[in-house]
Amino acid sequence: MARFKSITLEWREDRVIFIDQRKLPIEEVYVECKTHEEVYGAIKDMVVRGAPAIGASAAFGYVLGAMEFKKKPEELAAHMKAVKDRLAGSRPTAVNLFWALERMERLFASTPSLSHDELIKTLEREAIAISREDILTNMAIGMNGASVVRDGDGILTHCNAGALATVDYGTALGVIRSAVEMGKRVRVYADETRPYLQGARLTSWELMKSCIDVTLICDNMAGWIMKKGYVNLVVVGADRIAANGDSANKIGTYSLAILAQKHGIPFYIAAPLSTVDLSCNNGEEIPIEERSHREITHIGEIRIAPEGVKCYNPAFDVTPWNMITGIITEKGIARPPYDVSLAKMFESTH
Ligand SMILES: CSC[C@H]1O[C@H](OP(=O)(O)O)[C@H](O)[C@@H]1O
Repeated sequence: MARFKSITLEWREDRVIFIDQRKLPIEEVYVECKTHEEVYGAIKDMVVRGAPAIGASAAFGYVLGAMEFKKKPEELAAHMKAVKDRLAGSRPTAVNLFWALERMERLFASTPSLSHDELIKTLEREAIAISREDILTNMAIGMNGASVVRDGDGILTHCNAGALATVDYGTALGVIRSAVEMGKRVRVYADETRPYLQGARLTSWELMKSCIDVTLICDNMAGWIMKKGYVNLVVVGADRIAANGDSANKIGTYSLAILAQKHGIPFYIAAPLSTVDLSCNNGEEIPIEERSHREITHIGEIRIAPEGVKCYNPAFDVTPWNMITGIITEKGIARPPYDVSLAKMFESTH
């Protein structure tokens, strides 16, 4: 059986192993998943998170679902639909989850005559292909995005759109990595990104490991460092981009876009075309996940708010297309009007 390994996940014959992103940066520990149900839990509980990483993880979850099947062949199709539906129910916003599962399901549907062992090998190859393609896609995004980064730029980013949010290399952090690889000296400002702290815990960890200049700030400091002139551009990731360019990303991104517009600072989204959902006309149609109140009332095991306080915890917000300078993809940088430029990028992929 095949194997695959990256910073985010490892496929090892009959299991997928994730670095437990809930424990970073304090501990580097791993979670092993041997069933599709365990992969569902790893996505839902954010052991693994980030749109492309979620998609790749679900693809391996689909393979595990096929491996679990022990009933009569005529029951396989119903079993695989249940596997897909379960994995699709893990988180609602990142469209890469559904993109990856639909790709695996199309392959399954196109191979009715395979033996069970041959089917598993075929699905396994496809899941590994999704992972390998993601890394190459992120490097292309990085190369395309580096063209808007000047030597000496201060770059503000939000949440974690890095190697840990993808299979490797990252999208927004891929742009930063590529700029550095081209010899450009950049100063990165990482929003801590309340409440889940992906910026404090993951982005600063990733960039320090890559010896990239990173300064951690609280989310409420973004406006002030823009006013001080520290920021030359904002680059963030995305979880779902509508056909008109409205983009869902981690909560707090919309506020950054308003601040960037106020200060005349370019605001870029970096994302693969697998994050673009052309069936979504605009941002109003993007489902926004709401997560547990505990993410707000606690930091780790430490309570920071009164028991029983009312909370509202939307995990994402939507930045309108007209506040986005460009959408950096593996096919180039889309510019407004996005309904035209994004559609053209899809045409060039077929
Ligand atoms: C490269 S996609 C990264 C994207 O995913 C994050 O959300 P979460 O950590 O909840 O999965 C965030 O929106 C990032 O921008």
